[in-house]
Amino acid sequence: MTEPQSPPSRDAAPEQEWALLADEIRDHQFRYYVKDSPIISDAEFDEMLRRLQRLEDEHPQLAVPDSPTKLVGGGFSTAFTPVDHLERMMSLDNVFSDEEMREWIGRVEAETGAGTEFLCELKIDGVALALTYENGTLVRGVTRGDGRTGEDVTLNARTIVGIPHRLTPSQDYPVPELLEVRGEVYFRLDDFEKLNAALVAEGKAPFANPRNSAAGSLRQKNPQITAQRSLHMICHGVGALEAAWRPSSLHEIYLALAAWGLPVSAHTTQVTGADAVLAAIDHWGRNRHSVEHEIDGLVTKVDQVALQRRLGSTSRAPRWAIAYKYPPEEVTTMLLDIKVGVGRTGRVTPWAEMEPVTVAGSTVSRATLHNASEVVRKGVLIGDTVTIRKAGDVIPEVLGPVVDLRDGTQRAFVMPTHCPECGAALRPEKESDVDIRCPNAHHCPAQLRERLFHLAGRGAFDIDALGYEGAVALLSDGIIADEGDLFTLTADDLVKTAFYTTNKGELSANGRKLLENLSGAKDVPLWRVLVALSIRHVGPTAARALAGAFGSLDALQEAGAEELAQVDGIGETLATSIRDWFDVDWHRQIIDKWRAAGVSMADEADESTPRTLEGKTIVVTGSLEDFSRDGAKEAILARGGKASGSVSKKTDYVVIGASPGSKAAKAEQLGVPILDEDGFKLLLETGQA
Ligand SMILES: NC(=O)c1ccc[n+]([C@@H]2O[C@H](COP(=O)([O-])OP(=O)(O)OC[C@H]3O[C@@H](n4cnc5c(N)ncnc54)[C@H](O)[C@@H]3O)[C@@H](O)[C@H]2O)c1
Ligand SMILES: [Zn+2]
Repeated sequence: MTEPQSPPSRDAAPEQEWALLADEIRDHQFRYYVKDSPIISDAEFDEMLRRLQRLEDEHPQLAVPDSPTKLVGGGFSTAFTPVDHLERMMSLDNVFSDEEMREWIGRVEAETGAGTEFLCELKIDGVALALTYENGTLVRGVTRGDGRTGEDVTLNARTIVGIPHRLTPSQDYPVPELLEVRGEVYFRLDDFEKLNAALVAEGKAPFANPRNSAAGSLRQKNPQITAQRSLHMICHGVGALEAAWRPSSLHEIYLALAAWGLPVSAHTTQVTGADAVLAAIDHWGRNRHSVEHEIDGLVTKVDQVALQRRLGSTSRAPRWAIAYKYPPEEVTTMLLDIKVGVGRTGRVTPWAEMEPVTVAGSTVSRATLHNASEVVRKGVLIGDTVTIRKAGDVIPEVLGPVVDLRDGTQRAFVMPTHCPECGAALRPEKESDVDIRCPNAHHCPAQLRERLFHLAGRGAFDIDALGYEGAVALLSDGIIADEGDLFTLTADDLVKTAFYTTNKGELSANGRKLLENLSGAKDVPLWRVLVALSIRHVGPTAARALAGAFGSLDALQEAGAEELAQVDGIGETLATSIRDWFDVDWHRQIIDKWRAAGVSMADEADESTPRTLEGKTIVVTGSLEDFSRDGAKEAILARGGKASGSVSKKTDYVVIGASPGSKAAKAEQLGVPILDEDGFKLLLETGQA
């Protein structure tokens, strides 16, 4: 985050407040549009612009023609050759709430009548570009600039993936003599990450976010460099057009563009009425991440060209289109420090400690940086302002540094050589590993704590009364030496730690609950015991496969690496990891102790369940009434079927419950049979839909 500018005092003349704010905005526009390296987030910028707009609404004399609220792209001219657009390139007006959206539709329909057709389009978070085709040949690529004049980036535009140098002739739509087509150039998120890593490796400044990297690459002086960067483009409008054919609607224009071989969005829909528009806004708000580019909103446009003409435009934006902006997923904040944590398998992971910042509805102050080389790849320094991204429920991620805000006090992260918790010398397990580990697996306090916390989790023993603090207390008060001692814990043991004790020194309610939880956990199915053991790479899916194939821990322990690798979904890496695990003495002692304490180490073979689903792959999405998520999975596995998390051509059935995600759409697209809950029950019973 930048130094907050002190707000002008309340009684400052509005003129003065306006002038200060306008200057500040122009400075940010210059950094953003000309240097491709903003120092604040788009959300912060938008807020400033709205503040300026409010001032102008309250004091109309301030709304001068060259106000930043009235210009497109800040109105800068730059280093590339200036070229006039054949027709002006506009920006878009914004709304930020359903209410504002309804108001806008109300205003439009007052002019155009109820039942007006709208196109709902994804707002691609990229950079605008105009391409000119003369008699079907690409002759020019020009940035938006101030809307009248842009920069000639023709050589770079030619390198955009999927942009035809010649238009494909079409029977329905004769290739026009002149076509000026507009679209958005963008970078895919993973391409962005690769690009930043390459820039850092060359000693160059990385970009703060994907959008800036697209703008920076499009405005590269050397087109050979642009060509290496896999820029993509999606067309979303037409400017000048000289053709035998006159389109009457925007959707017809898109059909023509597609016929000529230009990339258009596959996600545009035609709707009428505010409810349908808001439904599209809601849908894409929830499915923002099922598209390959970043989306910062949904654009609603009047479809009929005649109605567009009737509505006209302001100095900066058409009146027939509006952008509904989604809450930002990218913000900037200060990277205070990079610390390292030790995981349950000893892996040492650097993580970012940041000034707390709100993004996507939650406060973020930490993000994993995965490993030391990832820190280098991202090019972030301790003390940097960084862009962070939090996509919905996904864990937050550091994108890159805001290099222009460096003041020389930033320093590079140095990976520690010794475990911060037990002091053991860190090393990679194998020479080729990127990860380094603490080798003190049995006794390292961090690893013990993490393993205990993990085995208490839902997918393992599900011990509610054993949380993080409980794990710390049991270990640091010496109640248990390792997880092997867990199931023989008694009330007498627990009163020795304050955590499970009342003020009077008696066993607390939480302590009683722990004992109950432990005795209940002795009967969990085998796969959950396997998850609880913290064998590297053995998560719930692998554990289920192993339990299904071997049925008991003894049988599993006896199996050779080859036999293990043959189990569906296991493979060599896992097989080796499992064998290595059993070779360690203290690992086997944990099993012995648990077994002696009465933990079940085998699944009862249930002959009563017919194997109706042998060889069938089933995906369950959304919530079912009579099955929990795990319950549905278990029902499938028990009948010999495969429960998968993603829909593909190999999926036999997709079961859809309440509020399903994008998997339902995917199933429809691929033509995979779709079942409701009743259909699912029938399938379980009979193996038939
Ligand atoms: N962080 C900063 O310092 C800073 C400074 C200046 C501007 N900005 C950001 O730049 C943006 C403002 O730029 P803007 O004028 O391009 O406005 P905008 O982002 O509000 O949207 C207008 C643009 O959206 C693009 N677009 C994407 N998908 C589209 C579609 N389907 N149909 C039509 N157009 C589509 C077009 O290129 C159009 O020009 C804002 O997001 C603002 O936050 C940030
Ligand atoms: Zn350690």
